[in-house]
Amino acid sequence: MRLHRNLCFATVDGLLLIFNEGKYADKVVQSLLKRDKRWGSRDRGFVAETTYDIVRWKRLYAEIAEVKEPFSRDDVWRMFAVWATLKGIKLPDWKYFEGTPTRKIKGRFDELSKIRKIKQSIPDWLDELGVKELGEEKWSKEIESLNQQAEVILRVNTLKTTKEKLKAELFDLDIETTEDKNYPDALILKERGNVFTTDAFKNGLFEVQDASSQLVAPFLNIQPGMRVVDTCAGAGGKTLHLASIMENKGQIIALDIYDHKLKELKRRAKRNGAHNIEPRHIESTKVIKKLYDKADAVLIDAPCSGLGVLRRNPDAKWKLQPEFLDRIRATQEEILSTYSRMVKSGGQLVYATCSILPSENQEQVNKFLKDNEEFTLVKDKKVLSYESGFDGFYMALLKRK
Ligand SMILES: C[S@@+](CC[C@H](N)C(=O)[O-])C[C@H]1O[C@@H](n2cnc3c(N)ncnc32)[C@H](O)[C@@H]1O
Repeated sequence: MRLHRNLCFATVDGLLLIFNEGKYADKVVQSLLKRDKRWGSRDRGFVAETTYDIVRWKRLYAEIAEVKEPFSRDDVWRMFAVWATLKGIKLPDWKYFEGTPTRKIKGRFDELSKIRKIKQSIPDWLDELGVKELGEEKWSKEIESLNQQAEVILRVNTLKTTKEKLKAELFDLDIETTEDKNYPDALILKERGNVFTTDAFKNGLFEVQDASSQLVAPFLNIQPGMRVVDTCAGAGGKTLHLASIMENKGQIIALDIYDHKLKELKRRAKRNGAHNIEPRHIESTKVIKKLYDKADAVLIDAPCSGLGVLRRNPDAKWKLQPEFLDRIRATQEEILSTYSRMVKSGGQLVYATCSILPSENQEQVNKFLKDNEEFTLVKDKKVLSYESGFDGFYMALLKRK
């Protein structure tokens, strides 16, 4: 691979914004990609993937390069040189790379790789927490898996097409996909690519959604015609899946505390041809109380640490704080206890997170079941990334007597 000056400059500019100014990696990458209209898909891919890679390996690369935060521009170039060296990319004779100690970089990599928190490039507290919650062996495997780059996975919108038809339509555009029998609506891209510019996407034939996330809506066991409440709907990834399963029959009430997310959901629902979704902004507790005992099924896709989706969101490793985790666990407990009251007698509830921590998952459910005897656990599923090959997730199906 040959390094191109303007692409490397863009990457370094982006990294400075992410590392020193706390900007979100996805937003920074989005704006970097608009920088030069002449960039082709390979150039854009380089900028996006290199930025994410260096964010993912920030601690490891900083230790190898012997630089400390806040990083100067030269420091970031040194981290860039570490990235290129470890990838086996030949460094051009630019002044930023003068005197790069290629051999020393490889030696330091081997030496530092013996320490998990540095090898896996995570803060000390996160390594301690992972061990406490999952044990040494599972945590080592899980964090290694969470540091892999995520595949691009589509969920076929069965309201508009079938998997076979969509697969053929994408194939005609040179987008090859594979299937996995455990995820009936998923198509996995063989090569990363921007699928958002295709007509198939614009016409609502699919959404981009990780395979593990695609397990949640079917877990709720719903039928067309039911009344379902999606209590933490956000921009509607799972709401849209619920709508497809329900074949547009029945009612889905989509709640969230952020109206702007529900507005995005509305736009996506229109594109998907999903007509049975009613977004309701939670402005006060009245919105919730009105729904007590009214739902056949309730989905609580709870706010969480997001530790199961680090593949997609590597900068969360640096943004998360232990105090946030304490607050989010309290919110989860509160949400589970309040929103479960929307389930009518004989109805069902799914509590789900994209976390791999038992303290956000089964421990929350166990605590809830202890205090709410009218609910029983039907089943739960702990999806670890190293076992599934996809994001880490948790889901529990409860039934109200
Ligand atoms: C894991 S995200 C949901 C993702 C979404 N279900 C999807 O599949 O795309 C959690 C959502 O909970 C919302 N949220 C946070 N606190 C809430 C609360 N007290 N009540 C309802 N929603 C809340 C957040 O705004 C966020 O959209």
